[in-house]
Amino acid sequence: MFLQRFQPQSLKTRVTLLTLLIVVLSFLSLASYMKGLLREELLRFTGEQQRSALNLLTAEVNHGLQDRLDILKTVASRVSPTQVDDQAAMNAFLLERPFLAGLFNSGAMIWNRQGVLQANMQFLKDGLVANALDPQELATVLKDGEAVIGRIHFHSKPNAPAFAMAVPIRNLQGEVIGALAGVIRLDQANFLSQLASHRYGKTGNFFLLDARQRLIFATSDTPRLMEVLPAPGISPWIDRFVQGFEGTARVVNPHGVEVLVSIRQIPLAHWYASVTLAPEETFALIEAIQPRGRLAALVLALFCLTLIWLMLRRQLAPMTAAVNTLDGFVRHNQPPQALPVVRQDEIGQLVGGFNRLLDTLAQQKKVLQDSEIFKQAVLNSVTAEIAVLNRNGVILTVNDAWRRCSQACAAELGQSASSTEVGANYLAACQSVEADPAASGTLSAQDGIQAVLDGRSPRFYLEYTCHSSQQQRWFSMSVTPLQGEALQGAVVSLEDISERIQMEKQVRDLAFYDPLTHLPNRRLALERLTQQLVRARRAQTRLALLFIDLDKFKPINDALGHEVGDWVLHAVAQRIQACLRESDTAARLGGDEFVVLLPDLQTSDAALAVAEKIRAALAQDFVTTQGLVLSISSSIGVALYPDHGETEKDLLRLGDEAMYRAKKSGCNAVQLCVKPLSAPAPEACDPAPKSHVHLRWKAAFASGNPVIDQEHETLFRLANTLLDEAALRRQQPAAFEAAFEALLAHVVEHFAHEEAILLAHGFAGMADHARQHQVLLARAHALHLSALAADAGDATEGELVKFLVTELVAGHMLHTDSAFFPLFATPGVQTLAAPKFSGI
Ligand SMILES: Nc1nc2c(ncn2[C@@H]2O[C@H](COP(=O)(O)OP(=O)(O)OP(=O)(O)O)[C@@H](O)[C@H]2O)c(=O)[nH]1
Repeated sequence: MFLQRFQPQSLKTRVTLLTLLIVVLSFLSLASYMKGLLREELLRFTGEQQRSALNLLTAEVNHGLQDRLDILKTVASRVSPTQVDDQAAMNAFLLERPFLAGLFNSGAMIWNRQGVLQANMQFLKDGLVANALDPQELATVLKDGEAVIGRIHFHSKPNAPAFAMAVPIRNLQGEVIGALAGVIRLDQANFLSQLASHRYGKTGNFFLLDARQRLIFATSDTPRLMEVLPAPGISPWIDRFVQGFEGTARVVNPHGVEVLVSIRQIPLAHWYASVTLAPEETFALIEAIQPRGRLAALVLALFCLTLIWLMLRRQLAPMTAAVNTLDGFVRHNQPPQALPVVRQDEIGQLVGGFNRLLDTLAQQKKVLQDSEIFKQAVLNSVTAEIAVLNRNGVILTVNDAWRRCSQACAAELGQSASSTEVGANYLAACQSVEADPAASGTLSAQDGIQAVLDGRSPRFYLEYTCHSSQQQRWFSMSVTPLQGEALQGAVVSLEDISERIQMEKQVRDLAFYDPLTHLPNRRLALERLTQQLVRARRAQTRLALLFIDLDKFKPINDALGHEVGDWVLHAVAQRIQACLRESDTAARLGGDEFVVLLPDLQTSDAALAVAEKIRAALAQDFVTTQGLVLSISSSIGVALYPDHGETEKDLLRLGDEAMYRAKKSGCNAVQLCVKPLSAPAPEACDPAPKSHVHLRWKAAFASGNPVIDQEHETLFRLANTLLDEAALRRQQPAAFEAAFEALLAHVVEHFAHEEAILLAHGFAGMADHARQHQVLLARAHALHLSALAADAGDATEGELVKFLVTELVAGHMLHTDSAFFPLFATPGVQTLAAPKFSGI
């Protein structure tokens, strides 16, 4: 249970263990310090005890020696000076004093003044007494009159140590006349035996040593009796003892055992006494209390541990409660609330700080929610459908327009809306997006979005179709990068541009198609003629122009009304188209005039065959729904490039002439152009341009928008026509006026188209651009009015032409218009950076 609740990372556990460690370390340090202190004190105390015991010992030995010397002196004073040389008297003298045997266990002796032994009383009968005193020691007694305690002798017979004590015998004048000595055998009971029979403590011993011989002659450590200590110079401390040191020291004895030794000198006999004790015995007290001390420390540590644990648990209880409360919020998915502050301590401050943090977070969340509401309101306020993608293309958020549109589109196409909902990957959904064929060359939706997400493209724009069985729809897709710190991705904006596309289509139809027959009108016919001529020149192929005029159409109109006339014109157009290939062009020039262009022809006969086919088709009766049978026919003139003419104008003129001849021949006929035998008249056949200044179109002038570029090319062509007509304006003022009108009309129309396209693409400089259009047009009108004035001369007309060609067309188109070229630039295709008007 405890182990289960034991958490090593818990603050309580760590503080408890740390405190326990500190306590244990403190105990160990204190124990170590106290142990050292105790050891020192015990050594000092034991030393003092040793010295006290030693004092008693030395006092006792001294007393024993002094007593014996005093008794010897008393006995010596009783010796009659006259009898010293009398051996019998001296032996009797000693026999009369048996008490000496109690003091000197071996025997007693008397020498005369000459050192001759006079009496020798042996108490042990061992024959040792006579040799107990050295001659030098005897001489010292006899010559110096001093009492002597002799050296310890180790006798071989008997095998026993012994020493003698001698005092001088004096006469009445105080002169030394002999010596009296007593001998003590140490192996027999004597006054020192008592000493050797006692030990000091359990391991301690008493020692008596002869300093002169370094000999232990009495000790309780029996094995060391008669041991000779090492010679001088081997053991410094023994040398110090021998030299008279008194006190206590901790030393290692000659047997390598550490002992605590106390020394005291016995000067009377050149002896010293010592008491030794093993330090272990001194420290036995410490060793004895150590286990109990350890146990007490352990109990104390456990007690501390428990107390600290309980104290921490109590102190940290508010924090644990706060953590559990927070945990509860998380587990039950509740918003965190302010926690109660129980105490004003550090934990209270921590909880207070946390509560303040919660307040700040709540405020930030509110701001974030407001910001989210604001963002969503902004997103929902726009009509475009907007989605925000993350860097993987997953939809993060969408506006209402997106939601509505994706549901409507899905319902219309019978698909699931989930592929464009939040959480879906939009890149996958884009697989089915079909780019508008008119915008060929752009990236696919998937690749374009991926390029923006990868940072390879700063923007992506695409127009695509979303046609269903009910309706045809076009959308624009604009993708811009989103480069926030936390969020990286892209914003996709979809717009329904069906209205614009259809309007553009209508404008294009109105500009280029005949509303009655739905055939290309004169303008488009002339453009196609120009294009096909260019192609025919490049490919060196033939191009045929069929100029068709209906015969006897006016009477139908007059008799049956314009409605029937219109129906006939429409039916004629269908019959002409039915006779043509897909690559051929049929156009209505106006009224009952049609033109057909037949490219890639091998021979003129092929053109005549098609013309004949058309003629035959139109010669068939037309039956209206009311049952009226209408009979018309057609006159067809055929002109060929390069056989008959090389320019549009020549071919049209020659076709018209051939058609005229067909009419002249009786109508319902086909006439091939007849090439004049003589050199052609300059106005009819000269293909060379009338002006020496012309504009030349280059591919690099293209903006990338097909409508704008097509209209720009037309502007170039019309400007060239104006230049040609300007050169002949004196001879043909009406033609010049027509060329001016045609150019200005196209400019007005083109400006309107261009502005509509730029507006749809969100061109930033739109307002300025439109203003420049207005300024140019106003200037053109002003110059034209000046040129029309009766007194205006060539100079004004020249200025008008120059303005129209160089400023209105070339200048504006190649310089001002280049500002919007990047809008239509496709990746990999370089836009016109600095167009050069090199063609003029
Ligand atoms: N219904 C109708 N009539 C038109 C239209 N445009 C021109 N017309 C008429 O077409 C007729 C063309 O005149 P013409 O070319 O002289 O008629 P035509 O009878 O065919 O004479 P030829 O060409 O000499 O045979 C005129 O009466 C115009 O009013 C149109 O859009 N609808």
